[in-house]
Amino acid sequence: MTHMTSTDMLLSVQDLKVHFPRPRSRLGKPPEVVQAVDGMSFEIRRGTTLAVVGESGSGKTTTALAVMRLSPITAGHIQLGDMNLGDMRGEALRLARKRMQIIFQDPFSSLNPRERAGAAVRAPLDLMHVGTPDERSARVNELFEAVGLRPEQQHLFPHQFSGGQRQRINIARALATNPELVVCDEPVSALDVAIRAQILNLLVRLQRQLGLTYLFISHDMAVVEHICDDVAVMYLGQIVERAPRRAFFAQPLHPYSVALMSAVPTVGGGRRRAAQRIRLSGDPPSPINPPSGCRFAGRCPVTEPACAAELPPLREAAPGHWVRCRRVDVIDGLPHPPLQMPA
Ligand SMILES: Nc1ncnc2c1ncn2[C@@H]1O[C@H](COP(=O)(O)OP(=O)(O)OP(=O)(O)O)[C@@H](O)[C@H]1O
Repeated sequence: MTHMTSTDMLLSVQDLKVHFPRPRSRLGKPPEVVQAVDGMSFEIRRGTTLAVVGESGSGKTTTALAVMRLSPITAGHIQLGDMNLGDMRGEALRLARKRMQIIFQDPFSSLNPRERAGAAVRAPLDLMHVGTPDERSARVNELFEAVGLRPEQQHLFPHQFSGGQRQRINIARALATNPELVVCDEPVSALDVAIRAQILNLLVRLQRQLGLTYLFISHDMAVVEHICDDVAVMYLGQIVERAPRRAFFAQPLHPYSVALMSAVPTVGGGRRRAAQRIRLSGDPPSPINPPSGCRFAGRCPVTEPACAAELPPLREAAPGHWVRCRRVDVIDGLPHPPLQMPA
């Protein structure tokens, strides 16, 4: 979608589909398929963060798992640097996993309660046979310090840490094999609000120090604005808008993005960039055999009959700013959202 040289780009995902066939369909009905992800394409430059945002059920986690090759892929191409991840199997995939790691939302359930913190961080090093045993021990010490824990805390069990500290252990474990790509699936949503900023700042610092590339999954626009370079908004398995952070937050174009943004409160208690909150009617339609036209048409405040008839393509409304909405106009080279937002 954007013009990048091959050395700039670390991850390229093209037309990714993850469909889950339902075990049993009703007699005489066509087979039911959950189209969790349906034609996602995006790229992430080295050392940058792409945030994928959207409501619950839009397909964010399925995208993250597919990129990590932890979920089956129905179609599409996933390229990490020089490796075609989509085609990898067995030992090749195991080795490729050194280069990509995932941090999950829940720091409590992602650690084994009976495993000491140091052993949890060391596990990927043992699994990948990285260095000698002494080098692995030294690396664990280094990782504890890098995430703001004391090396002597490695002997403690998960229940002896706070939620924020447990997420630090998860981050240390994710970094153990020196990955290039870290997929962060809602890494702060389960934490107390007071702790969230600390963990986000840690992720930002580690990115700068280590040149990490993040695919950052979130439903929280305030978190996304803090952390990302680029934003992709998902709705029902598809990207409806993709833009550099500044362009997106200055002027979201898709009516769904505008509604998401209008729900973000400001410090003073008002709404972010809309005079009033735009409340969407109804729930997202089911990802089982979803509508063939624009998937947002049924809830869109500015829909017109043609929207439901045909799925609009993702088109570039301004340099690097892509939107899947036929109602967005481009006038004199400037994109105009169908919903006008006061500055
Ligand atoms: N293994 C599976 N089998 C069948 N359906 C699935 C499977 N995994 C996910 N889904 C469905 O795919 C859709 C997308 O789910 P996904 O978890 O990716 O969304 P999400 O945006 O990450 O939501 P949340 O923020 O709640 O985690 C949902 O309708 C979900 O029920």
